[in-house]
Amino acid sequence: MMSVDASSRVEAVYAEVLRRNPGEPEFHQAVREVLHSLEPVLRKCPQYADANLVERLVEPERQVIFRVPWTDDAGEVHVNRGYRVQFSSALGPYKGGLRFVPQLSLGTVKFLAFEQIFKNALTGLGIGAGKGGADFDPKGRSDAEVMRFCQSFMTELHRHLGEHTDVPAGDINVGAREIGYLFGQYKRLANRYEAGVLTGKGIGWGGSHARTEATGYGTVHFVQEMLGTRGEELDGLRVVLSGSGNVSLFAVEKAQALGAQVVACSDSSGYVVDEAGLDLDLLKEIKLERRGRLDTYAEARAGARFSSRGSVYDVPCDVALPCATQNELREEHALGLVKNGVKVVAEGANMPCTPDAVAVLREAGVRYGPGKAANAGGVATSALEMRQNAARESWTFSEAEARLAVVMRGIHADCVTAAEEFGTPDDYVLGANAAGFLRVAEAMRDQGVV
Ligand SMILES: NC(=O)C1=CN([C@@H]2O[C@H](COP(=O)(O)OP(=O)(O)OC[C@H]3O[C@@H](n4cnc5c(N)ncnc54)[C@H](O)[C@@H]3O)[C@@H](O)[C@H]2O)C=CC1
Ligand SMILES: O=C(O)CCC(=O)C(=O)O
Repeated sequence: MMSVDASSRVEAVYAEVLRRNPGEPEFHQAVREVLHSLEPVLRKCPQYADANLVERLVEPERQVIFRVPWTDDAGEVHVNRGYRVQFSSALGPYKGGLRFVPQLSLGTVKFLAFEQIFKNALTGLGIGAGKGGADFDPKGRSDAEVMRFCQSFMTELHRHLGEHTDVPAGDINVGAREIGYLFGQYKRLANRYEAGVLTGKGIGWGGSHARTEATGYGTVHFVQEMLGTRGEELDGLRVVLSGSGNVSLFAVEKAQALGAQVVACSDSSGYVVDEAGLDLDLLKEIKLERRGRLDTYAEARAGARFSSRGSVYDVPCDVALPCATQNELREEHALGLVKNGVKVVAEGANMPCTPDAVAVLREAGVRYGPGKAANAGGVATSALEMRQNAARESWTFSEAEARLAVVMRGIHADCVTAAEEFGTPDDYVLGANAAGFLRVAEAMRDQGVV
């Protein structure tokens, strides 16, 4: 097999991925991007193609699908489907979040778990890759219903978890409330206080300071590094984000702290523009306390406007941070951003830009930071939470945040170095995929055919 050139090799691997995983377009998309980046890597380092390493890398180690029955407040029984894809344990226990969205499918969970392989490797913190969730919609559900759902979900999932086995965390619609309910049920079933089995816990019972903020803060740290390569900084730049959840809110917070003018954000109902700069206290009150929609922001704030038509990316900006969901920034949005002079696009979400959009941005010379590098601060701080749990320590906020900043600087530097080494300086996609791959591939070679 080694005599085959790198390009034919990755094409053959991709064809087999398509054959084996029909009807999973997001997984195909994520694999295709990585395989494309691996061509120059395998050309220069052919040893990483030995023993069908790449073929093994694109096949999850384990996929668990399970029934989640639960009873609503009116006594009606519902049945949802739960997933956990344990993709790679080459570098440590499976690690990655849980997502509760009604349209969740196995293909979505697989793409997210696959991305997590390279992201987690980039952190350098000894974590493997997984992802999970359920096709459950928590919107409009009472706390008691969400609790019963989480308890039922964990009743099956717990047998697949453990601080040395698989350590979930939050993701879309899974935040502090859900992690609390999931941990409570795990503890009851396992009959032990195994703090390191979940991350994103409450600060008073094993959580890490700065985990809530970490993904958004980390994305902005990454942007600062991207700007810094050309002697620029965030101070005074106009920023637009999508989403108004965990990642977005704390990206707004850090960007504002660094002097940026953050003028727009969105949710699944539309977007809000506030030329005076977003009022973060109001946003947090609406999103974190009231769990409300963004139109109420415009009602409460003079000068702000809400729109349910068009896109947040229609708003002119220097920096765009897609922080909502996959494939939300499409070609037409990228064309609009370029027309309005965007300099940097960095992904707070996982794979929010479609391949067409990425092509438009790169063609126009826009600096583009892929999620597996730009949003790695969340999972990195989760790994730091696991360290604190193992040592029975609790660091201060400033210590945890300082470590996050170091990790993000390191990821940026590793991406730049790998991109230069494999021939395309400034290509953060190549840099992130190559640097992440090399760490995983080295471990896989050392560990034999498993
Ligand atoms: N929470 C974390 O630590 C990490 C999250 N991510 C990724 O970041 C993204 C957001 O996750 P979270 O902020 O945790 O979730 P969240 O549930 O806290 O917030 C998601 C936000 O996106 C909005 N949204 C969903 N679909 C949308 C659409 N089509 N258009 C506009 N807005 C939309 C929702 O209204 C909500 O405001 C996801 O891609 C997730 O996988 C990545 C790394 C870590
Ligand atoms: O902190 C974690 O383990 C989850 C983070 C995550 O799901 C992600 O990086 O997309």
